[in-house]
Amino acid sequence: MKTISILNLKGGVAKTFTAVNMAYELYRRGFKVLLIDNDKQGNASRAYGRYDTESVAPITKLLSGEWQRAGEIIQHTEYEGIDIIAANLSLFGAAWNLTREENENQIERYKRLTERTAGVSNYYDYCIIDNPPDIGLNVVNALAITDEVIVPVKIDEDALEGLDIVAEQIEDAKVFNERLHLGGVLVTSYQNTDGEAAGVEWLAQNGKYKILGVIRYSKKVAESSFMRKPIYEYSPCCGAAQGYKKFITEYTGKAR
Ligand SMILES: Nc1ncnc2c1ncn2[C@@H]1O[C@H](COP(=O)(O)OP(=O)(O)OP(=O)(O)O)[C@@H](O)[C@H]1O
Repeated sequence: MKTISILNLKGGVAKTFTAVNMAYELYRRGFKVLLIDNDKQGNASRAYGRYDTESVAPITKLLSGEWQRAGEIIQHTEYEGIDIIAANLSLFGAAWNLTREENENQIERYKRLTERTAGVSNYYDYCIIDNPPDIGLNVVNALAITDEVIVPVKIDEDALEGLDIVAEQIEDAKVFNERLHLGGVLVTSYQNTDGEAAGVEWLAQNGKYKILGVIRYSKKVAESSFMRKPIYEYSPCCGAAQGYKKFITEYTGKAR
């Protein structure tokens, strides 16, 4: 199983939309995918119909120690091949409690997900983790099980500075996970303005960050989110759907 964290400390750059649609594009190619919603907003859980306001969310139970094994709280979705560990606002409390725990072994607090997801790797080809726009202990836990980080980037004046910050966080997190590395950036909501074109050109010339793909802005995205459908299922011909299709074809080497 390859574990990919979708991460950017900036909000609203399409982290969740990328996690949701990467999972779907991988599924379309026949891969088995585990989606971990690590964001208390729970939007990835909503997208796959597994958002529950009534009870403590599965990701919260794993991080708090209420549940010891991920295998028992993974939920199927309507797509046979996409399973999910769902989130909701209860994750806020779990992340906060982790910071306050008195624990002689500090590293243990970073490794909760490592221990509790260890048994599931044989069942999936990919694990995609949707992260919030901050580095709390729940994100540190996610980085501890991540092989590769993909950074969605909306090109604007401070996007590139934000990228350097993510790269630094990844370097720091390597202390407890030496497999962890930055896979590259995915340009999102691209409208081909002069500013955006210059930003992409700069990124390409600079060479520090690999550009994994460019996803076009599409009006269909808001509709697909409202309808709780992956973009390719809702509007396969729109620019955003075609963008994720091309990105995953190139990423996996498997066309569909
Ligand atoms: N290609 C696109 N075209 C048009 N709108 C898009 C596209 N990608 C994402 N969006 C929209 O941008 C907004 C932000 O997307 P999303 O919620 O995925 O970002 P995020 O980085 O996960 O946000 P947060 O930091 O709050 O978790 C959403 O309204 C989403 O529908």
